[in-house]
Amino acid sequence: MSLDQEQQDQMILHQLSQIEKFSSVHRRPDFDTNFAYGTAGFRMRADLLDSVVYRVGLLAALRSRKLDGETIGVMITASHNPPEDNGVKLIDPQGEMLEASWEVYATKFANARSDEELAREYFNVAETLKIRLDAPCKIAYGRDTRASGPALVSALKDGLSAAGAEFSDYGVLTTPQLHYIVKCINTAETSSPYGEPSQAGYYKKLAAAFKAVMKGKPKPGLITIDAANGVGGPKLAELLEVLGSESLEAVIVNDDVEATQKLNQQCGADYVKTQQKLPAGAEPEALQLYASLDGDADRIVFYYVDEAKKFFLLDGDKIASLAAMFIQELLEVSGVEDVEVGVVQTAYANGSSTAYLQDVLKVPVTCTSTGVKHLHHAAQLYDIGVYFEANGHGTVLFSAATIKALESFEAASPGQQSAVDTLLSLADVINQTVGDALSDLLLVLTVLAHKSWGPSEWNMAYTDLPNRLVRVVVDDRFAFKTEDAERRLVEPQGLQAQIDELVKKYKFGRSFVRASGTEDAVRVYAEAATRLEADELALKVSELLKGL
Ligand SMILES: CC(=O)N[C@H]1[C@@H](OP(=O)(O)O)O[C@H](CO)[C@@H](O)[C@@H]1O
Ligand SMILES: [Mg+2]
Repeated sequence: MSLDQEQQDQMILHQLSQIEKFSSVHRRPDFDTNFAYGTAGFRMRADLLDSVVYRVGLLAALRSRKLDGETIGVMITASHNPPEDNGVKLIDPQGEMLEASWEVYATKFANARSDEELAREYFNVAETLKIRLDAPCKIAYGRDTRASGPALVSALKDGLSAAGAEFSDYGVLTTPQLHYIVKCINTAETSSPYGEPSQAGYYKKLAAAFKAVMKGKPKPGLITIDAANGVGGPKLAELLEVLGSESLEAVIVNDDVEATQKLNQQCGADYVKTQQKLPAGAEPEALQLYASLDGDADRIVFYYVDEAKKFFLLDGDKIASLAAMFIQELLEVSGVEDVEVGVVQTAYANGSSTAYLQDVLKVPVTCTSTGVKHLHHAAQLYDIGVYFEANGHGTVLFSAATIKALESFEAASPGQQSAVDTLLSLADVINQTVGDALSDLLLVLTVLAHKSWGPSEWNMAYTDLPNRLVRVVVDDRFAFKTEDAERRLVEPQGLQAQIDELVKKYKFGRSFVRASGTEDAVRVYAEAATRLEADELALKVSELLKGL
């Protein structure tokens, strides 16, 4: 055996023994919980997460080693979940969600039953994927404002140290900020660096792009933003500071991050979307624009009240439609040809939005499974892919070839040039890595300013079909298996046929059932021609689940 080989073996043995040693301080709390890397990583009550986060640190190190030392992100957040929950998810080098094939390793690590089993799994994954355990690896991590965050960060650091990783702590930030930073780090040495890998760099990039795209347009009217008492509040305040009051003025409500038990309570994007009403703390002024962020500021929904104080929600479907319409118009004016704009939605998209996109805007629409990772990948197949979940999580992806085509386009008139410039600035306003509430806020304000629209004009594109989303607790949510982008159940057997029978009775009726990936429950969605019918259909489908 060569000396090098011997040293390498020693180092690997040391690493494995460190992993076992630290694992004994971060033991799995109980064996009843079956951990699963779901729609948005691991997410559950924070007191169950210590061992999971430690183990995610190990996996992050392997992932970075597998990708030649590119930086991997780890975000500690539970987004819209209640204050006592927390979660953890991995970010791939280009700021994307963790590659799906690695989720099984995350799940395996989390469920290892002993320190030895964990070290063995770690070694096995390295062997299977031909990962050199002495190769360098780099991790960037951050957390939201939850009280449980700092303790989980320590567990993560132990995991990273045990695996011999180099790591940087980015402190408290929004999920999209960390996605942005990860992409910036990994593109720093390339011909197209994404930006400065810091929060300051993030604000600078967004602010400069917003100012460019708004040039010559009137400053947006006052907007009130509910920050869910989460990390989005202070971060939005920082962004506003960089933008300056001459560019944008906003009132932030529900921005008390010190009172951590107030997070997402009676406020935030999820509350407004599911309850279809104003959050606490928002004083409704007729026809003014309001918005709500979620707990980690990767989602946003808008809303307003009319003169009669009636509430109107402008959700992810409305944002996608607004963005697709604007981009299509700009492309048409610019004269740039052969750029395909497509929209990606999930089964939760309102049927009216899909009809508007396909029949009025005539853009292709793809339907994918729930979870941004699915939408993101489908959107990458278009030249400009607009993707939004109905709950307000989404973004717009411009392919590299499209950006190149726009940059090199020779405009025949100032009008054409202006449309091209607007499209290019828009691509910078929009966070290209992941759905981002702050960046989406600027996107919406841009379109409204260019169209001289208020919220009610925006809302006129189409009328939502009344809909209802119900959460049903069942004995075993894993018994619910779906096909056709989650729109149909395969198991439990016979259930889909019963749903179909019910749906047939309702005008514009549509309903589907799927297991949640973030909560221990199944979700029932129903829409129909009237509010009463949508509620009734949701109730009847929910009743089918009783006794299962
Ligand atoms: C109906 C719904 O809103 N589902 C949400 C929710 O997923 P579930 O798998 O439905 O629990 O949380 C996800 C992560 O935030 C989000 O991507 C998704 O849209
Ligand atoms: Mg979120």
